[in-house]
Amino acid sequence: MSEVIRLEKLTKTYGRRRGLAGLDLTVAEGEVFGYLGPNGAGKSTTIRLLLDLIRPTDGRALLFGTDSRRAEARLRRRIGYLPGDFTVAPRQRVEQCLAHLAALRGGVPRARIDALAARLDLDLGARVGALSKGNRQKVGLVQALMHRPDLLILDEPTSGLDPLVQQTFLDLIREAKLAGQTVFMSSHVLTEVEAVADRVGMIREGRLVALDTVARLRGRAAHDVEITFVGPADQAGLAALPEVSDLVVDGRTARLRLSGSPDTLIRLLAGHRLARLRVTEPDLEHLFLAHYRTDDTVEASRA
Ligand SMILES: Nc1ncnc2c1ncn2[C@@H]1O[C@H](COP(=O)(O)OP(=O)(O)OP(=O)(O)O)[C@@H](O)[C@H]1O
Repeated sequence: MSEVIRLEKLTKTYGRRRGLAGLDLTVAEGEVFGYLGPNGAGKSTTIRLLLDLIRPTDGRALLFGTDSRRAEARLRRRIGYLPGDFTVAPRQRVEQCLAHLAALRGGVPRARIDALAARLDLDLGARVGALSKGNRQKVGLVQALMHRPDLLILDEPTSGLDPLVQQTFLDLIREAKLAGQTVFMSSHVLTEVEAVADRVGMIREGRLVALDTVARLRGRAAHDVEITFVGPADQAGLAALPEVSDLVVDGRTARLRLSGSPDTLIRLLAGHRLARLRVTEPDLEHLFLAHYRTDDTVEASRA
């Protein structure tokens, strides 16, 4: 499988400030890559370097095997880009704005624009200036997706979208993947991208501190479980289960961490009457960092 994105020792300094420090990363064709990091980590800097909107201090970014600094219009048309701060002329109507952008991308069937707008519940007749932040973001998504680009580069695509529209967005990304498109999307939080991403990388202070497949991450996930028994808590039974750790019993309530299959726990609980059972989804973000935060990366990010 060929590489759609390749970053080699990509570095950007802003005066004395470090935006990105020697980043190496590749994204394969057809892959959905989630690019995570807190505010100011360097996500937008990476994306702007990729698109040649800014120039690297050192290293290089390759798109479809071509240095992004030498990418011509033909190659750029293969990309759909949603900037973090998507803005357009406020007086235009949404459909005029999209028609203009479609022409720049070599033409897009009107039916495609209508279909995307309908799915995202975007009013094509509205004036751009009168749109809420979430609706403006929808315009940004339509213009990034409409020409079915080989590569989608999306900077915080779900920002401002309500939960229902976020789900529609995730469906659109799944469809893009099925069609063989490659997706590079940034986010603050893992939970937003883990539903669709094949792989996730996390940057902090301009350095990659973690990188793995979502499947491996999920396999390592533990659940927090809280059980309230009707009778006395079965502390001994719970403590004997190999999947159970961090067991704390407080009266009739037991709190524990469950790793791997819930099977033996369920069998044990089937022999008791329960007042309440609560299972909390793992905090993948925490797990991700806990697993990867080696002394090396900590030292590196301090350097
Ligand atoms: N034009 C600029 N001039 C000076 N410093 C900049 C500039 N652009 C970015 N930086 C700095 O580079 C670092 C990385 O910023 P970047 O915008 O890439 O982060 P980000 O991960 O996209 O954050 P956010 O989630 O807040 O958008 C920050 O410390 C930021 O202040």
